[in-house]
Amino acid sequence: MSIQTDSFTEQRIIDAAPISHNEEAIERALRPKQLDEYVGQEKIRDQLEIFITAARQRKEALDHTLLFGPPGLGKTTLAHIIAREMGVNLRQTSGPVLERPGDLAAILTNLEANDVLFIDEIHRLSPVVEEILYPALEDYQIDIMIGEGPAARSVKLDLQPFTLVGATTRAGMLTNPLRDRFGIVARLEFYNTGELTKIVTRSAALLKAPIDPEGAHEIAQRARGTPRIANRLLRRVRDFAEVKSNGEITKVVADHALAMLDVDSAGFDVMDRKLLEAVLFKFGGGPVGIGNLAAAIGEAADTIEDVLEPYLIQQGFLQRTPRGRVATPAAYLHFGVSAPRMGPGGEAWEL
Ligand SMILES: Nc1ncnc2c1ncn2[C@@H]1O[C@H](COP(=O)(O)OP(=O)(O)OP(=O)(O)O)[C@@H](O)[C@H]1O
Ligand SMILES: [Mg+2]
Repeated sequence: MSIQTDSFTEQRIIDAAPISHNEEAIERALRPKQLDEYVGQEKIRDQLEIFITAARQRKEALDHTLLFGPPGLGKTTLAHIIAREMGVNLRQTSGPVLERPGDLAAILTNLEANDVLFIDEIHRLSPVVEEILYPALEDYQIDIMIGEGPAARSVKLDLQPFTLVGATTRAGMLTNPLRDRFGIVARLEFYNTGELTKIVTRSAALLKAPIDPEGAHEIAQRARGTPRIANRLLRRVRDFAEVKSNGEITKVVADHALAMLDVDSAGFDVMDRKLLEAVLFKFGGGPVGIGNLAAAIGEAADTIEDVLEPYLIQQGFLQRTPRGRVATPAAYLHFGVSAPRMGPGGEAWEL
């Protein structure tokens, strides 16, 4: 039944997007506030530290910054940290919220010198709003129309210098002129287990949840490279530890709790397994086109591309080829079956 699939998807425990309003509030409490508390993404952190220090010394606004990467990797967190490290205010809005040019003009004209304007989902800005943004980004000026009909005239307004921080999960959907106006472009990567272990340990301390290093490691390993998921798994495992044990999160407790939540040793849930099993067993390992795959597992192609696939690809379980999706030997191994010696094109697998 497709309804079941839908309601299941919404509650996916390893969904990289926030799964409730309540969760966003909890996330805010766990969010690192300074650059040196921000775990991982070393290259980005090192660069930002230099750029922010330089801008502060010159008492200038930081260059416009684009943050992109899959959901839950810390884009919003980083935007707030940038404002804080710059010692300026942050105004937050999002692409879909800014419907009319006037909406953006109102925000821009209220910015103070060197403030950060954070636009989330910036790939969803409407073209008319984007038009306003170009001169604002380049010359700190906007053209607004005053009056209507024949009496209408365009007026130039000067703005305070400011920094636009844009966030997007889909950098490919930005228009070229918009992308070209960002001086700093940071691509966030999935986190490794060591980094996620640090995040889980830090969050557990903030939640006053006792945890040992192996317990933190176990949760980290199954969090799909994503801090948001790591924090969510931590909260569920904590519940389990409090009810079924003495409250301390150990490896054994984490293992039991995660098994109960149906998150396996690779951090896959039912949806991931369904996808991989379809490629492996319904389509003989691939290549299979995204449309066929979507039909086979009853998910939208978009969901597969944006939510399910990135992690499977990054972890080397799945490959995207011009002819479609292909399962790798690691995928066969995960399901306990032996992999074919050859790839789908007859080439030997590089192992
Ligand atoms: N580098 C990090 N160190 C510690 N915690 C982090 C880090 N990055 C993210 N987090 C945690 O993960 C949660 C999700 O991060 P955030 O909201 O910034 O993700 P996002 O990239 O903006 O996601 P979305 O694409 O859904 O907007 C935050 O509440 C924060 O606690
Ligand atoms: Mg965000």
